[in-house]
Amino acid sequence: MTTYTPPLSPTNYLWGSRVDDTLWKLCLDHLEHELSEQQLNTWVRPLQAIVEDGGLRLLAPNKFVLDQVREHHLGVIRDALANIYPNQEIPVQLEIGSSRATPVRRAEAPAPRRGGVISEPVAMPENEHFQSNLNPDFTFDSFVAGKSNQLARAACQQVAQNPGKAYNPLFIYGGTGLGKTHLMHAVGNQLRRLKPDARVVYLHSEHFVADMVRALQHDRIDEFKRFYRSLDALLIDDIQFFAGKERSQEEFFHTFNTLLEGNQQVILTCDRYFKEINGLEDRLKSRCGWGLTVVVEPPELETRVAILMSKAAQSKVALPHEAAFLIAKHIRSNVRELEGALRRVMANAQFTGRPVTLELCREALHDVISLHNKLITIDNIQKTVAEYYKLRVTELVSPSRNRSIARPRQLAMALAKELTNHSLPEIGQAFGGRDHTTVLHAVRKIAELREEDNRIREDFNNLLVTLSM
Ligand SMILES: Nc1ncnc2c1ncn2[C@@H]1O[C@H](COP(=O)(O)OP(=O)(O)OP(=O)(O)O)[C@@H](O)[C@H]1O
Repeated sequence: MTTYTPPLSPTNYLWGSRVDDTLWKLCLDHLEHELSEQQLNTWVRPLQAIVEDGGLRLLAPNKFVLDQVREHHLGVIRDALANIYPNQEIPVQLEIGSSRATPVRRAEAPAPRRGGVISEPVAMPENEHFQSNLNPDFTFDSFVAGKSNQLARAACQQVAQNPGKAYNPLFIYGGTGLGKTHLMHAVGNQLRRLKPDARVVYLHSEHFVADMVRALQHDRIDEFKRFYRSLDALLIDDIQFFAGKERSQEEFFHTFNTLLEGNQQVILTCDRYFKEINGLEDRLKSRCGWGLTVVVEPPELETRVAILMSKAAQSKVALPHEAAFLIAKHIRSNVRELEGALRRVMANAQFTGRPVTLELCREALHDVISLHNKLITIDNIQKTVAEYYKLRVTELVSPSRNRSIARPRQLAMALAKELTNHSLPEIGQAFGGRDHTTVLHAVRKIAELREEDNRIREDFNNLLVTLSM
């Protein structure tokens, strides 16, 4: 563990009652080595620190954050402090609150809601043709939960139940194609389900900018402002596009403030943590930090499989589990690509009139899979098969004719034929100097057994998928 030397003597600033974040910054530096970036950004960085009476008061913006920190991170924070100040015990207190002088929300009424709707469409059509731009397919029901998205999903569900109150703004960040937009729409759809006349608008940040520019050109910026400020919830996607656009940021900032002050919900997404967006105004960043920030991470294998099964079911296509597994093993980067791969498989099945099977998936995704297969070696196959059957590689290549060794050996030889470009004699050679006819026999035997023996078929498929990773 790294030890940090504080730049000032702790007693210099452990007295008095004032906001002093030097101690907290040291603590955060330390925690960077102890917690994941996600944990830090989501739970620890939103805390405000006050050094008071020789102790540290940590203010959580809401109960959700408070509970998470208390349960999972308080111990690490205390350890970090003990590390920074080994000779001094620093009491830590955790509570809900904010040290900011300006109240988060003002009590006065927000901008006019109904009456102030723009008379002609600038961003949105008139009230009676009000459009939310929400995709009805992006709901909580169609969103597959997993470890990688559970916090973001939970936060979104809370916001949908308690708009303007639970977490405002809600900031969702994460890589491309990981479900941020889907979650945002899910909140919007849920809000409209619970309250059909709720004025919810989803917009990509570029559209917001384009609307604003148009309004400026037509001298209708006041209508533009009134429209946006009349909403119950504003969902803005990909706010990284605001970077460097000063005028738009300015306008957005005012809209954003008015909405927050009127307890109207704002949800923002971004491809990175807001503090990392270059060209985004500090005051906008600081405002983002007043709510809750959650990350969506790339889904792990199980979630990828579940997403594929769910998407296939939505399309009423029977997708065998092992086929979903094969696709999920190969497409790891994001859900959009996963969907693309599934679409290719389904199209292939439709054109050829065949059901979706493991073989069909391998054919349809041949290019993606062969990229991986180039890396498959006989060595690799031997190790994987030996591990699968709990054998040693030396046993696999030994002369033993014992069935518990000979069958896995045949499987390994068949896999080597299937997955590598080695010739039969080369494979024989690698398996203890066997003759090529032995390899041929193994390949034929395994092909036969895959037809009639469920156990062998399953083993072969499992190994195939593991090796194709
Ligand atoms: N957990 C999930 N369950 C079901 N579908 C998902 C899930 N995550 C993502 N998707 C699907 O993946 C596709 C891409 O998701 P989405 O558009 O929400 O990504 P994004 O994070 O907003 O990406 P970008 O930053 O590129 O806008 C959508 O079709 C969405 O329905």
